[in-house]
Amino acid sequence: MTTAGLKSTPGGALRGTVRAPGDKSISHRSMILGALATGTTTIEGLLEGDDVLATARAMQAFGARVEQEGVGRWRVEGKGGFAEPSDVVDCGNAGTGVRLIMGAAAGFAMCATFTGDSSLRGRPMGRVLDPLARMGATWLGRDKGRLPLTLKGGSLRGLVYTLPMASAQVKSAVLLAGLHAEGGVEVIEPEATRDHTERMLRAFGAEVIVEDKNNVRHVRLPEGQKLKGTHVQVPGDPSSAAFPLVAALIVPGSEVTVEGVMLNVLRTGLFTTLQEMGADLVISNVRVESGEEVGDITARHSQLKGVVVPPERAPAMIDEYPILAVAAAFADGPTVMRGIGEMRVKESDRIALTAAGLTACGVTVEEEPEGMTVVGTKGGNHPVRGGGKVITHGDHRIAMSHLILGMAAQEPVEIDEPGMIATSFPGFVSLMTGLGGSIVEA
Ligand SMILES: O=C(O)C1=C[C@@H](OP(=O)(O)O)[C@@H](O)[C@H](O)C1
Ligand SMILES: C=C(OP(=O)(O)O)C(=O)O
Repeated sequence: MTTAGLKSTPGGALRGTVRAPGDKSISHRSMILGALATGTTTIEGLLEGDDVLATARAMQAFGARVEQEGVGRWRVEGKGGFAEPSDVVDCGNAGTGVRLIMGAAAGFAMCATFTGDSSLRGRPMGRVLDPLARMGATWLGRDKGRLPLTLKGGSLRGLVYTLPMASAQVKSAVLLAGLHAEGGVEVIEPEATRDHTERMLRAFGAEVIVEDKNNVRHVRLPEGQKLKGTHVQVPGDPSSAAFPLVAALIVPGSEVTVEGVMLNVLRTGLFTTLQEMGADLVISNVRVESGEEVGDITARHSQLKGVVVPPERAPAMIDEYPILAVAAAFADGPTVMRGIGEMRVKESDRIALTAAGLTACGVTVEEEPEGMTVVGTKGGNHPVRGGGKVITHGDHRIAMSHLILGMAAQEPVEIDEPGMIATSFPGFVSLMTGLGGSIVEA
């Protein structure tokens, strides 16, 4: 891991064609469902980021055999259930990892103690522990269910649960616990969130019934579902593809294509928003791979205009607001982002850190409790100054977003803790420099 900071410097156009790294959400789920299933699961295109590797180690701790067979190629031998881990399970930086694994583990009569890095230990786990406790699991942990905590599962009752916040992690935890709950479970989602768990449960042989009732999604997992190992082809991650694509939009003269990007509509809110801002973003070669639509996306430098992002779009782009805020800094006029309070409980308080980072780079940002407005500097007419030293609090998306900003600003932008980028996008620096971007040690 690099300990020095990194800085990106303004330079020439970005050009080329790259492949998006494997989707992080699907990579976590392929490991967890592979371990819960009976038999062999083969995975291709797995994201070998630190978050997913922590989940792979956790699955070994719960008794599965997990082996790497080549780059992105993994084999999981599931035992049809979890065995009690003999030590503390460390999920690193991964909210998705720990929350989904706690849901899965709750189905079994055993004790498991979970922890994570300092960021994960500060994140709210009550949102998962509350429904699991209603199903009959018990836990002991720090105030408000912060990690480290110990969970004891088994003999679960079924549950009909309305999500109090738009969270695919909470939905998934309840569904995975529901695999071993009497009567099954139903999750009601007032706002639809990414549906990778539902899709993958089906691919592993489970029955999942999804109904739309007055625009509210009801996801039902009947009792007694058995999972059978399968093959998972992991599509490219739209949340990672966002970085080179936004870079191409804001660096003059650029044209970048990212191939194999997942186009699940519950993930593509950023691309829709960028198109509304006037981005020259063309999607081609659309096909279906392993039940997910994927395509190639080409971005060309564009003069963007500020927009109001519909708050109901937030779940489909929740991780992309920091990089959207960077695009917005180069737009003509303000971009208003609301209904994004969930950003405050990610790896960092992302509203606060995006606002602080952009402000340090000379951009005007108005922060609200559950939103922010970025006042665009209209590209060439009032260029973004840059020059900020950005504190990331170990947040990979804050780090990458500001490094992209530095490629289009007047002065270099520096970030601390670059090692954390490897949680979701280990090849970020080489991919961006391969396209012509300049990122060097600070
Ligand atoms: O289910 C998932 O894979 C994820 C869901 C989102 O979190 P929430 O469920 O907290 O919204 C997202 O921020 C995270 O990066 C991945
Ligand atoms: C929020 C994120 O991940 P997680 O919740 O899995 O830590 C993210 O990758 O932006």
